[in-house]
Amino acid sequence: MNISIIGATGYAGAELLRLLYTHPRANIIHLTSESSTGKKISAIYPYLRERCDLTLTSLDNIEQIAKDSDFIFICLPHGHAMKVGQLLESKNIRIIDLGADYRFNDISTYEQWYKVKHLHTAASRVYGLAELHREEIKSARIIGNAGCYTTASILALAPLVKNHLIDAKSIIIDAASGVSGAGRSAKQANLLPELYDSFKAYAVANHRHTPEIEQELSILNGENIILNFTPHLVPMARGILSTCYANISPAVDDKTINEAFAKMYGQEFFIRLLGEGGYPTTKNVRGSNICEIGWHIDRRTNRVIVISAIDNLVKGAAGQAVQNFNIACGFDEKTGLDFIPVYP
Ligand SMILES: NC(=O)C1=CN([C@@H]2O[C@H](COP(=O)(O)OP(=O)(O)OC[C@H]3O[C@@H](n4cnc5c(N)ncnc54)[C@H](OP(=O)(O)O)[C@@H]3O)[C@@H](O)[C@H]2O)C=CC1
Ligand SMILES: CC(=O)N[C@@H](CCC(=O)OP(=O)(O)O)C(=O)O
Repeated sequence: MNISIIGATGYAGAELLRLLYTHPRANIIHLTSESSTGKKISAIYPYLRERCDLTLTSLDNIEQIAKDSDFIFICLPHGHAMKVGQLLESKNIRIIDLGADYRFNDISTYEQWYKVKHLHTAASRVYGLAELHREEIKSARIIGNAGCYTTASILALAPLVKNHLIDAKSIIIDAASGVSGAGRSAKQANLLPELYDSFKAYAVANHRHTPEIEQELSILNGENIILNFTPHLVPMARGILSTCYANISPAVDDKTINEAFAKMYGQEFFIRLLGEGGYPTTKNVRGSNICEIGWHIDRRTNRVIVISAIDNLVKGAAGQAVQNFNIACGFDEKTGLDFIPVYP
């Protein structure tokens, strides 16, 4: 497959390049950047020297990019991917957008939370979370790759919500992310002296991942779910840990909860179940496409607490995109992704 990456100079685009470089079925053709057009990608990221020295091109060359590519991965800030999607509307090209523009079934929800007008409303799209939408991904033309916090949180809660084992109105999610989740552009709040030795919550009660989590859990549950989601920033480069709380439904026993996780994820290669009492850590999934899940049943409060860990740049972005690409192309889902986490 000839592939191009739009927005290759960002963290998500560069991680995608790292994964696709060794993918046996991907041939990287074009990489784009608007701020570094004409430079080599290895000049932006020296770790790529003598491996990938492709010259960055501009989105102005989208006609040529489209002509040369079978698959286009878009790694732009939200609001920009839909413009590229529009330009590619009449072309026979499949798209995976790593941002949020194609994640929502209800455009008005997107517009309300992202505060931008959607410009490509007619496009049919599929939510790119393989463990939930594998069949639809196979034939989708546009895949809206699931978000990072959302992947960790949805995967943690899906078995409980799907099987009605919890009170869907009682869900609370506390999640913490490494700073690469905020992208590569300079921000004062993300300077080392501001971040180091500190841990903070942000976007309380209004983070844009809230409606995305609600969308997918509502589909699974069959009822409209609203929940509390609180993101936190941790002074580390990669990783997300999501801790999810919910009240256990009446008459649901521990065995039923344990079986729900085993039934839904027992055969999932990228989900590592640590079982009841398990403690996922970001360190154990770093650099890999694995989502670790462990859960705890607290009969004192009658709540279940599910913890999940992912690498935000891999299962939360580029790895998920490659997993979706593999499914969409009919390749083995593990192709180019079967590697062990980087430790320590
Ligand atoms: N970082 C993460 O953990 C995750 C990110 N994502 C999503 O992936 C997408 C990219 O994120 P990330 O890589 O972190 O962001 P970065 O800020 O690191 O990179 C953004 C990329 O977009 C390009 N870009 C920025 N503004 C424009 C513009 N106006 N027009 C065209 N190109 C532009 C930049 O290119 P240049 O400046 O060189 O022109 C760069 O390649 C976002 O939608 C994000 O939500 C999804 C999951 C996780
Ligand atoms: C730490 C940090 O700032 N994280 C980002 C989310 C990461 C991201 O890129 O969002 P998507 O997964 O939707 O693409 C944030 O809170 O906005």
